[in-house]
Amino acid sequence: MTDNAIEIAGLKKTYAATGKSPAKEALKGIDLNIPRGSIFGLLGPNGAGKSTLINVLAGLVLKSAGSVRIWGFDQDVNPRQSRAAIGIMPQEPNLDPFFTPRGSLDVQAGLYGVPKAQRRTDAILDLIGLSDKADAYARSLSGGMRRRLLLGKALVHSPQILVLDEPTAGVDIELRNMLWQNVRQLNDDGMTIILTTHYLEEAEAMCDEIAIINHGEMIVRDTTANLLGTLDRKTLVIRPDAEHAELPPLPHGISGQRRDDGSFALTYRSSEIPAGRVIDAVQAAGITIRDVTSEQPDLEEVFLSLTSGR
Ligand SMILES: Nc1ncnc2c1ncn2[C@@H]1O[C@H](COP(=O)(O)OP(=O)(O)OP(=O)(O)O)[C@@H](O)[C@H]1O
Repeated sequence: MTDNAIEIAGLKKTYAATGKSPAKEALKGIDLNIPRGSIFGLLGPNGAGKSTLINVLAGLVLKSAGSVRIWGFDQDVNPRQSRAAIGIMPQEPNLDPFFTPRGSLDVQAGLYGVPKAQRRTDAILDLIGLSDKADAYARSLSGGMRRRLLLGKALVHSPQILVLDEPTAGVDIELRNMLWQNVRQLNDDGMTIILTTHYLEEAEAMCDEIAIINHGEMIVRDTTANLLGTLDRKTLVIRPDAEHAELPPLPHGISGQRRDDGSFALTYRSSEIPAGRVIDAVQAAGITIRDVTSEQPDLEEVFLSLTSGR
């Protein structure tokens, strides 16, 4: 018995050429094991291949090469068992407007062959906070409620693995917090969670381990703690009181740039230099500080730092 929820080896996907668009190699040989019980983040920019990978796991896209085992079941040998082990919350709310949340969950449970006596419809409605909307038409649900219903649909067959594809893209803070609460609770109850996101902050807060893919290749896979350790470059943006103040001399380890708006962007490694020393360096030059903001490295910078020097 393996300790991995997912085992992917040599996975390739090439979309066939159509009309004017040439063939597209979306996955170029991915090897990836995802441990059972983890919250695993799959990161990458638009077009990196994340959705393709998830759709292969879901059995919605046919792989071109490689092998995929889900909860120990080879997708090609035991397609039914491997499909039953995974639930997917897709990016887009593709809900039938004439179904109620209860109806949608029932239809989905039927599709997965869950016997009526084993259905957990009320518990799921409760988890996703839609008990009071159980019998309202989907078209009358808010965007946030539809997203929650998608999560509920992914859970009807009690999968061991839950995949969330960009669950918080474009959602408000309240819904995001609720989704994260749900995810943590499911994980505490033993479910393996895989999520894709553009947001490094989100991955940092939620995930035990992270894989970053770009152009169909895996650039890095590590624990979140290790990965962030390599990304400790921070920038403080300091606005001096005097409009035309010049950038002061800076101690070793802090590099600075005067921006067009007169502010100083000061970059340093936060593991080596405390923010206070950066501020002190400016004040020591006799400059009065009006305002300070900090900028975290974004995913693009993460890619740059990971790919340069490789
Ligand atoms: N059905 C398809 N036919 C042809 N090419 C496709 C198809 N689906 C995706 N692609 C291409 O494959 C590449 C990977 O796309 P994919 O949707 O997997 O990326 P992604 O990382 O999920 O991006 P996003 O975050 O925008 O969803 C892209 O270049 C995309 O244009």
